[in-house]
Amino acid sequence: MAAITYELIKTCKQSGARLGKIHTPHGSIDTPIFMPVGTLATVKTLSPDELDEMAAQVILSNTYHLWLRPGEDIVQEAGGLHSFMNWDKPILTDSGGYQVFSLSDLRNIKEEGVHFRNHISGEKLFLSPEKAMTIQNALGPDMMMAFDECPPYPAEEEYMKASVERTSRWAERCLEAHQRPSDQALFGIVQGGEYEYLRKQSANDLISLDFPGYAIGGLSVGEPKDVMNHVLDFTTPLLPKDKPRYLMGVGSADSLIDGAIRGVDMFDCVLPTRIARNGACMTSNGRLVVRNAAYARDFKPIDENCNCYTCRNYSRAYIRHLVKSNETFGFRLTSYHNLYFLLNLMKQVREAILEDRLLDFREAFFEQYGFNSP
Ligand SMILES: C=CCOC(=O)Nc1nc2cc3[nH]c(NC)nc3cc2c(=O)[nH]1
Ligand SMILES: [Zn+2]
Repeated sequence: MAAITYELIKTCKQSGARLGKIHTPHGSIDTPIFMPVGTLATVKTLSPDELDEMAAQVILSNTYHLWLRPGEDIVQEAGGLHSFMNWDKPILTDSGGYQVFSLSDLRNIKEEGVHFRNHISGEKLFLSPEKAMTIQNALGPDMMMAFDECPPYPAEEEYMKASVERTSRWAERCLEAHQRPSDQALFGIVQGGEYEYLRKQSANDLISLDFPGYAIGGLSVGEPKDVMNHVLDFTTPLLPKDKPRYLMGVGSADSLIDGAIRGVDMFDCVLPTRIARNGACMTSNGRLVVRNAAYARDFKPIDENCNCYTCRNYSRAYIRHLVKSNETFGFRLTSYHNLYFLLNLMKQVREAILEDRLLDFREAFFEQYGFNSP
């Protein structure tokens, strides 16, 4: 019995978008979906009740970070991530180390795995496909990622070809080492950069291994948005229609809509909570940096079109005051609003797919938000 099943409900008549449900051991997920990131087993500053309240359906945690702190053994002894963090809905783990693996110059990639330095203590570390499986099997998420190389952008074609072939060999080793396939769905991660034949090769290698889900990696790593959209144009159609597709690390409003249009089902990004901690908010009229002096006497809500707890109860002036005073409550309010904004955006995307009007929705949203739609 597979750990997850994907139920295709409807494909949009205007685009490659699709409405679906992912059934997991911890409940179902409506797709396309945005997944809040909880790197260290918490979506920073927010409680599981608040995540429930804003209708978050699935959250992410990071393998690399939890391996270092507190250690996957402690999480396992707590009964796994769900009981450790008191979140009883679906959880997905990715490496979270992509910044460490692909950006740190202390990284040394070999066939057996990756040697690199602990970003906190500087001590030498080693991760392999087998080790990544052991850690994720101990953490106990419903969905977990194969150990891959996310090449830097841009990358030479020969480097990319060799990297894709190694990632495919690693994916096979992950399947071998995976101890809990019946309750933890292992996703293969498609690589290949912007080279269409390499994306085809990577997808075919992974599809032949028959994963229950497929992630699209190597994107949102500094490439222009039109390059990402172009890669998606020829990559998502390669993937099975009866399995979920997860675009890793993507989370700005325009990229979520453009990814959904190209058939992506799942997204994650630290953007909403990260910019919230800098006092920046996503609104239907564009980004609003509430810490700016302009809002000192502005008693309107962050976003007058938003129905979230923050926007129903507090003003820009009050939130600016809290953020300027470095009050934690201020960052809780901006984080709550930003996550609600993206979760609500995806709810509107799902409604637009149901009514075959996603391209119209894109045009209206881009116009109001101020994205220069091409
Ligand atoms: C246990 C091992 C699981 O491995 C992975 O999670 N691998 C992996 N993570 C990524 C994360 C990304 N974030 C962004 N932008 C913010 N782009 C990303 C791309 C990748 C990727 O290609 N691969
Ligand atoms: Zn709001």
